[in-house]
Amino acid sequence: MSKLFRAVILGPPGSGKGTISERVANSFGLKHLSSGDFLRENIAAKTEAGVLAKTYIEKGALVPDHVMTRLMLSRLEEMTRHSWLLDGFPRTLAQAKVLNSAFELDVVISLNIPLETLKERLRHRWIHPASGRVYNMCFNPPRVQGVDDISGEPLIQHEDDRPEALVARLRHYKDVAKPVIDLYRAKGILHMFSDTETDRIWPYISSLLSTKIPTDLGDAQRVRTH
Ligand SMILES: Nc1ncnc2c1ncn2[C@@H]1O[C@H](COP(=O)(O)OP(=O)(O)OP(=O)(O)O)[C@@H](O)[C@H]1O
Ligand SMILES: Nc1nc2c(ncn2[C@@H]2O[C@H](COP(=O)(O)OP(=O)(O)O)[C@@H](O)[C@H]2O)c(=O)[nH]1
Repeated sequence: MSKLFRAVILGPPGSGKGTISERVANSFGLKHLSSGDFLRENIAAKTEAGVLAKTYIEKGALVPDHVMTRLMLSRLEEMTRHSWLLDGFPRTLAQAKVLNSAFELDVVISLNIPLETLKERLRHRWIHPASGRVYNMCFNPPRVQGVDDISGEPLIQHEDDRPEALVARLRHYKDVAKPVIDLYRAKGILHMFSDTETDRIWPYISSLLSTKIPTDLGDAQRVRTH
């Protein structure tokens, strides 16, 4: 069977993980698994993990590591025949250690975006909860304000995307993410990207992945759209 490709994208809230993950999925045919979207699916489906996770998310807390790792690894076990990009997981060192014991990662992308840029982006972020599709009134606005382009359903804003909520989230993110970033740097698979614009970062990520993703990924998986 052709070699599969496993990657993770790390970054603080608003750094562009979802935006870049969608471009990676479209350009390279990797499956994009977002922990936030997967949690929302489980919450909507009222699964046991979803019901439990909801109680933490509503308090603005992280979902406990053992719940998160069990949920994500069982989903990854269903994807063993696919190359994938994880977004939002692992978020803690404990999660990273469990993931590393189950899968060998090829690339970890870490986005390093200035605080003021994050604040500005999140102020204008609108989301279609059911699909996780992300919009921005300045960067990629929906065709009709407040309405998802595909479903026509209403868009929402995350309560904790407000600037005053963001500083605390960012401080917590930095504390929790640092050991994860250090771990993957020590493994020699970390690639850091810093800029204020996704469109300036994207060419570098795209060329990095072009060199790393096996050419025999298989036509079905490797759909080059540009
Ligand atoms: N890997 C994880 N470990 C623990 N909790 C998680 C994890 N991923 C998501 N969550 C929980 O789900 C919530 C929603 O996740 P999601 O990724 O959509 O948004 P976020 O992390 O708050 O911000 P952003 O998407 O802007 O980075 C998080 O705030 C957190 O409570
Ligand atoms: N102005 C601007 N907004 C961006 C850029 N990249 C992403 N965004 C928007 O910023 C917000 C955060 O991006 P998102 O991909 O959700 O980041 P995540 O929280 O790391 O997943 C969303 O509204 C995006 O549409 C950019 O380069 N410039």
